[in-house]
Amino acid sequence: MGDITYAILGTGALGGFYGAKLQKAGNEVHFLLKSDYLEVSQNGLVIESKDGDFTLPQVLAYSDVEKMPSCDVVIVALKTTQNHLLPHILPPVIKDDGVVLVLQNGLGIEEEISQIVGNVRIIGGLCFLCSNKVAPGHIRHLDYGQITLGEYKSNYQPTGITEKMQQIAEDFQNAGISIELAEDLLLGRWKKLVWNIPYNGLSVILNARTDELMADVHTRQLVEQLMYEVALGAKSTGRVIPESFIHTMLSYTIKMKPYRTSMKIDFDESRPLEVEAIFGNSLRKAETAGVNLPQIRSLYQQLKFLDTRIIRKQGTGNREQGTGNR
Ligand SMILES: NC(=O)C1=CN([C@@H]2O[C@H](COP(=O)(O)OP(=O)(O)OC[C@H]3O[C@@H](n4cnc5c(N)ncnc54)[C@H](OP(=O)(O)O)[C@@H]3O)[C@@H](O)[C@H]2O)C=CC1
Ligand SMILES: CC(C)(CO)C(=O)C(=O)O
Repeated sequence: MGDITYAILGTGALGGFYGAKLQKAGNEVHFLLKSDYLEVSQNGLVIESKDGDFTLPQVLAYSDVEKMPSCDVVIVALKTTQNHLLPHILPPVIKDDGVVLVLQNGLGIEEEISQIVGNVRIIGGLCFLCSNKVAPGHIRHLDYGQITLGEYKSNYQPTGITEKMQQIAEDFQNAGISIELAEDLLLGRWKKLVWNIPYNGLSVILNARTDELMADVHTRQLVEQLMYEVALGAKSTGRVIPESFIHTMLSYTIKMKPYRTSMKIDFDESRPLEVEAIFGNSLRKAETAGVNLPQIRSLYQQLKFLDTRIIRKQGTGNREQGTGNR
């Protein structure tokens, strides 16, 4: 059994998948759940994966962080729309010398987390994963799975490859999860947004899968324009995304199985959208540097309209951070 203990905050499509792989490889993993708590505490987790199905009949399941032990690595795998819960649920589960590993999509989340637990190390992970939760405690892993890890330092100064990143990478690799180490977390986050901003946004607004967006000449052009605008955003924070990376993302998506993005799945299920973490924070970072990103802003405005409608229907609040009135 590995020496590092893990807590998973949010045992859904992503947290359930990676957490189960870590446990299967012999690591001690503690899973925080909400609506699936009873099912998972009684019957464990079922993972259907293109790399091989498996079940974990018994897992350490919790519905309350106060009952969890403090762990060496706390994996944040909630939707960012739930991040307002972090000041309450993060401090009880993290050891003083622990690491918070943020596996969510978006920008600036590590900065927000450093305001909550400023004394511990924070590592960000960019997950190239296609996974869905299909029933309580039942995860379907469709494709990919690689994580790019980068450590956070205040103002996103590059940290290089740290020993902590290497230790965590070793556990993940032993669990069959492919890991890449990044010297500069902020660059890694912008690169992930090159994909998420066009595809997540347009899939919702145009009601389309990735293959449909790539098959039409007009939307393909729009995707590409948005990718270049993300690169402008990155440049405004001193990070250079080479043109070749944009071409790689375009051809990667053409080869990808027809895919409904995670934001489209949330929209179809009438769940709040991760608009602020992905779009709002990117706009704000660029704006702080005096750079306007008009096409991304237009997506943001349309998504806010749709998100507000969902929230009104549900009568719940999307408490994602951000001013919400860009
Ligand atoms: N799925 C994927 O393939 C990928 C996801 N990501 C990112 O990963 C993050 C997580 O996404 P994903 O796993 O898909 O989302 P899911 O909705 O599948 O998982 C989030 C989980 O958090 C749980 N949760 C919510 N509130 C609480 C709470 N108060 N206490 C305990 N658990 C709670 C939810 O439980 P309940 O269902 O009961 O509300 C849910 O199971 C997002 O930022 C997403 O963008 C990034 C790349 C790929
Ligand atoms: C890039 C992709 C498809 C998988 O990592 C994703 O992040 C998403 O659907 O939100």
